[in-house]
Amino acid sequence: MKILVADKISSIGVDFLKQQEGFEVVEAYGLYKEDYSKFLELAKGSSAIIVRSDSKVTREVIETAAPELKAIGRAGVGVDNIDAEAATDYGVVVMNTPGGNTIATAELTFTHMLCGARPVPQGAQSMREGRWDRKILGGSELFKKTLGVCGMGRIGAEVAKRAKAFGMEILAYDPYLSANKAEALGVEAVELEELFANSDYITVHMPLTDATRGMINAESIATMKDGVRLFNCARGGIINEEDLLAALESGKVAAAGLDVYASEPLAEDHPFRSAKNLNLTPHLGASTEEAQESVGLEIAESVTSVIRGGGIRNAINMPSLDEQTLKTVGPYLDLCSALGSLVQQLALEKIEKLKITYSGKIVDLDANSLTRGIIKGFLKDISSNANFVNALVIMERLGLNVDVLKSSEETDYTELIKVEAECANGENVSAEGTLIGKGNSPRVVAINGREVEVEPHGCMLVIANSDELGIVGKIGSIIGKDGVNIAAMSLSRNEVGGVALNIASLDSDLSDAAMDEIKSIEAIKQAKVVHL
Ligand SMILES: NC(=O)C1=CN([C@@H]2O[C@H](COP(=O)(O)OP(=O)(O)OC[C@H]3O[C@@H](n4cnc5c(N)ncnc54)[C@H](O)[C@@H]3O)[C@@H](O)[C@H]2O)C=CC1
Ligand SMILES: O=C(O)C(=O)COP(=O)(O)O
Repeated sequence: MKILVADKISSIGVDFLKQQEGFEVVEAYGLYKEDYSKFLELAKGSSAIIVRSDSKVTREVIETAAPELKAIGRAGVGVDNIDAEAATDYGVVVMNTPGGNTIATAELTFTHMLCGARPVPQGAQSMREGRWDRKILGGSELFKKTLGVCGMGRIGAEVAKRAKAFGMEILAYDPYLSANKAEALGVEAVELEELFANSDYITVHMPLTDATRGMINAESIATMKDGVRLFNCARGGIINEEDLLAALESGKVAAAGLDVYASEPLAEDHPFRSAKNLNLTPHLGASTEEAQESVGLEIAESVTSVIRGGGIRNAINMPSLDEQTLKTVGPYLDLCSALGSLVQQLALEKIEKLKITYSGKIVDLDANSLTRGIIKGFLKDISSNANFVNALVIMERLGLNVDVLKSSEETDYTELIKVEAECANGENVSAEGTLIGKGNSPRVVAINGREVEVEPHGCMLVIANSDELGIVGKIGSIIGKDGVNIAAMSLSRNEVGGVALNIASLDSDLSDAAMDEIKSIEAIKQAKVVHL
């Protein structure tokens, strides 16, 4: 299996990959930018692609690597260089390593803040140039100043902690910041306008989204204090670059520090390079030994696990199935897939909607993973590449709604999953299942509301017939004549002489002739072989 490492990650991560049996590790640092067609050639047939922020994993790259591509690993946080939508379409898991570079980036942000307060880079430069500029290189203190933090996530919180130690007051703007977390961090949660109006220093720690792009621009800068200092170690584009240049020029912004840019690498002749009171670093936030070792090894482990069919950590396009979740949810996944497939195969009419009901102790589990398992089974015979990652997207594309319900109603089982398909003709098809015994063995316990007990695997003949004498015998002899062994049979009926449901688990498939013969029996209302 080919693992394409497109950007330089720590050797610890690369060595981990190289030690894996069956892995062919291809290191192609810088190739994306240097020779794109050669990069595409290498991407072909890769099981995984690992990047930092330099290479882009576009739809074209994903299409080229598909169908072998299983995972895209980002050794870092920001995934804006990865087309996650395309990855989802192709059923490819996208994972990152949140946390591993938090401290490194918080420390770099703080370095920028300190350099925005005291002109250390300018002092160092003047010393190199043989000058002694102590009269023109004065600064100010962080102590007792107000710091506005936009985006109080991992990095924002670490910056805030450090700022408190420097005696700063902290205002935080983050629509997802809970009052509890704000209190625990000792910060005051405010609206953006308030943060802009009252901060001496403003630092941004958010992803670049439609909401954050250009959040700091000429208009918002005008509402800030004169002499405000601005910092961006998150993503280029959150601060409008032209507007920042103008505000530095006018002195409205006293100093600024940037690690990231709207377009990277920053053009050689970019006006930022000669702007006054502006400190620039070339996207170094995560570039510490510690951070790189941490994210490099973590992504190598995560990618390996996905390729080997193990736990899925920090996936951004599906719920993560870490080892612990996999352990609890895992036993249900086969059952879920079987129930989904069963209703799809039993429905004679076009299905318009799926309704999934979880009852009993299963309601405490991660329903999203179970639902994906059901849909994956449902799509088995509809879409050849359906998997956990793209199951929901495919349903949406097919225009099929999925309703998920967690029910507190008591059932005969400690846990029960019911999958119901609503068909165009108004008829519903349903299958219910549970796990039984110490081995957590999956069982289908009802079909169309009729009690059965069937192990859901292999070939199953499902027959609905009017409850008459000798039908089972007739069916049995046709199956026997066809040379097929019946492994188990489950019989049920709603009332004597009513409608009976017979399910025969078969060791192999029935011939068309045998099926025709079974269907020709007068009492048979419906007969279908399903494959699970
Ligand atoms: N310069 C560098 O080398 C590095 C840059 N980064 C970047 O730093 C940023 C933050 O990273 P983390 O703290 O790890 O991420 P995080 O996900 O922990 O934090 C992001 C925070 O932004 C908040 N947020 C989202 N939309 C917002 C909006 N419209 N307004 C205000 N807040 C909003 C979220 O609620 C969240 O709390 C990311 O963009 C990441 O890519 C991360 C590591 C290294
Ligand atoms: O993790 C992030 O979001 C970063 O921006 C770090 O980027 P890098 O891995 O240093 O190219």
